Amino acid sequence: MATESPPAVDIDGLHKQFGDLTALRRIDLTVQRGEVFGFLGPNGAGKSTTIDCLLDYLRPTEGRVEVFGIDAQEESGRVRQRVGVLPDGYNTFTEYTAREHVEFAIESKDADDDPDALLDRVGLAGEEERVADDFSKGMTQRLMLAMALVGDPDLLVLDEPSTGLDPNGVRLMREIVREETERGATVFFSSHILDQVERVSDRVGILADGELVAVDSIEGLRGAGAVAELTVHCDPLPTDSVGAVEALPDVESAKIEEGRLITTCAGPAKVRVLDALRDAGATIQDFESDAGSLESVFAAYTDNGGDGGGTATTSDDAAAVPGVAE
Ligand SMILES: Nc1ncnc2c1ncn2[C@@H]1O[C@H](COP(=O)(O)OP(=O)(O)OP(=O)(O)O)[C@@H](O)[C@H]1O
Repeated sequence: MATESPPAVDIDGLHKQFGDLTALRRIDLTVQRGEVFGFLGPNGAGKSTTIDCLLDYLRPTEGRVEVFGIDAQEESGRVRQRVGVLPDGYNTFTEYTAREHVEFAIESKDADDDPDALLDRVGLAGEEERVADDFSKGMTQRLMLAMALVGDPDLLVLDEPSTGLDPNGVRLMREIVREETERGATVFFSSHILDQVERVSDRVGILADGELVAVDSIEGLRGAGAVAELTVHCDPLPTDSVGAVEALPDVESAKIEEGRLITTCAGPAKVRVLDALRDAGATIQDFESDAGSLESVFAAYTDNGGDGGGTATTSDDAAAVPGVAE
C-alpha cells in the first residue's frame, strides 16, 4: 500500500521569544514538495527567524518544524543533508578562493559536484581562483548560491536571495529556481521584493509582526485582499453618487472624472459599489476594474502591523481578511 510522502516543510505552532520580544507567534505552515513558496514580510517580520528554526540555527520557544518528515531540531544533521541554504548576510572565509568555498560545501555534503561547473552556472566562470573575500556583494551572493546548489538538494532555502544582485543576477536566480523545481526540488524563499515573489512563486505566505496573516496563490491573494480600482461609466451619474459610494464599507475613495466614477475598494466591495450607484439613480453603461497589485495586497496585510487576527487566510475564507469582511 502506498504511503503518503510527508510535505517538504511542516511548521506547527512555531513560537519564538527573544526575551520580551516575540519574533514568531505560533505559526502553522505547510509547504508541499515541488512548490516554490515565497515567504513575504516587511523588515523584522520574522522571516529569518523562521528559516533559522527550520535549519536549527535557532531553537523555537514552542512548536516544531519538520522537513520531509524529519524533525528539524532532533535530527538537524539529516535535514541539512537534504537542504541547500542561501543565508541572509553570509561571511566568506578569509583567504579562500571561490572554488575552495564550493569544494568546502561539496565535502560537507559528501557530494561529487564539479565546483567549476557550479561556479559557471551562477555566472562566476573565470573567477574560480579569486579570493572570495574580495568579491562584490552580488558576486558573493552568486557564490553562496553555488554552494547552496551542491548535492542537488531536495529543498532550497533562500533567505533574501536577490540581495546585492544586478538585474542579470536576479534573472539568473529566477532561472535557477525554475530549473531546480523542474528537477523536483522544493524552493522556500524569503523576500520583501514583491516583483520577484510574484514572478516565481506558486504560493505566498505573508508574515507581519511574527504572525502569518495570509497564505495563498498570488491570484488568490489578489482576489481576496487586494484593493483595486474600479471605474464605472454611468449615464446619468447623479452628483450624490460619490457620497453614496464613499459611505460603503471597504471603499477607500471615490471621485468623478470625465463623467466616470472612479473608486478604490477591496475586491468584494465592488458589487456593493455597483448596487449603491443604481440605488442613487445611476444607469451603469460599463465598468472596468484593474486587478489589485501584489503591492496593494502586501500593504493591506502589513500596514496595520499585521492586524489580521493571527489567522492565516486563503481565498476560500476571504471574509477573514482585514478590511474585506463581508
Ligand atoms: N538573536 C536575536 N535576538 C534578539 N532579537 C532578535 C534576534 N534575532 C531576531 N530578532 C528580532 O526578531 C524580529 C524578527 O527578526 P527577523 O530577522 O526574523 O526578521 P526578518 O523578517 O527576517 O527581517 P528582514 O527582512 O529585515 O531580514 C525582529 O524584531 C528582530 O529584531
